[in-house]
Amino acid sequence: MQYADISAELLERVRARAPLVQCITNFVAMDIAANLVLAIGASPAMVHAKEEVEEFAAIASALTINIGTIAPEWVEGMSLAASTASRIGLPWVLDPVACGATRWRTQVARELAAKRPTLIRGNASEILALQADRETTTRGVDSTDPVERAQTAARALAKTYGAIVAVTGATDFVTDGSRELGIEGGDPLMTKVTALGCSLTAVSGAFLAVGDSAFESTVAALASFKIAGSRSALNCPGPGTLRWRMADELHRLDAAAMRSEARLLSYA
Ligand SMILES: Nc1ncnc2c1ncn2[C@@H]1O[C@H](COP(=O)(O)OP(=O)(O)O)[C@@H](O)[C@H]1O
Ligand SMILES: Cc1ncsc1CCOP(=O)(O)O
Ligand SMILES: [Mg+2]
Repeated sequence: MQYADISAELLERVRARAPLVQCITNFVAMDIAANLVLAIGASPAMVHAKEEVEEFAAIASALTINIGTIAPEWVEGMSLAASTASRIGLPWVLDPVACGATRWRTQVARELAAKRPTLIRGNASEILALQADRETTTRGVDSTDPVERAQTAARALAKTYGAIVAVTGATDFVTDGSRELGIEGGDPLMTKVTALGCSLTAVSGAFLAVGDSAFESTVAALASFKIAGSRSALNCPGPGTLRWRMADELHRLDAAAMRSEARLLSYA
């Protein structure tokens, strides 16, 4: 089966099963990420306290961890949740927001990556900084590098941590260290809406929950955002409208659109 067909089937599974996705995310992303997880057809729960993450992980179908607005107490919850997920075989995603901006943030991202996430999803600057220290570090949450520059780093991270690595941007790139694929689409206006990347991380949890292969689930999640982003940007007056159109378009997305509108690039 082609990846577009698999993506279509995975979307139908998300809709049929409405998997419970435990999201530990930042204050900026909480609202939109929860809404976009709902729009794709899954059930989000923003649960992060160290007192309950372990118990909650046991009932969740996937976990996503995003370090956007970390503080020490949050890191404790993230660390416990990540260890629990790896121990019980729950698929989980790491979003290393602004990795490279400060030493502490980079260290936290690397400690979480060492707990073996199923998927690491970030923009190019974050993936570069997670893989190796650089002279020019990322300025913050927005990427200052093109996706192509982070491909080698993504392959290396995939091998080091045994994870799928997705680098998002103008053309997304996904690798498991040997297989790789590009996903085209979306629109530059997406960079003017904060927390879309964080929301994609949360939505990836929904696809991981229902998939047989983490690589295939990642492709499906990335494709869903590219299609919804392209559709949302049509005659769009600006970022405010795009933000909520993303919810409408993810909700409207169906298997037929996944099959016909996913623009997948094979590099092999
Ligand atoms: N220049 C662009 N053109 C088209 N789509 C984009 C562009 N930049 C980002 N996207 C899309 O926006 C979404 C969020 O990705 P990105 O902006 O890389 O994440 P982050 O918000 O974490 O930096 C992804 O679906 C990505 O494909
Ligand atoms: C602005 C901001 N500051 C800390 S987290 C955050 C949101 C980042 O969202 P994204 O990584 O999806 O752009
Ligand atoms: Mg981000």
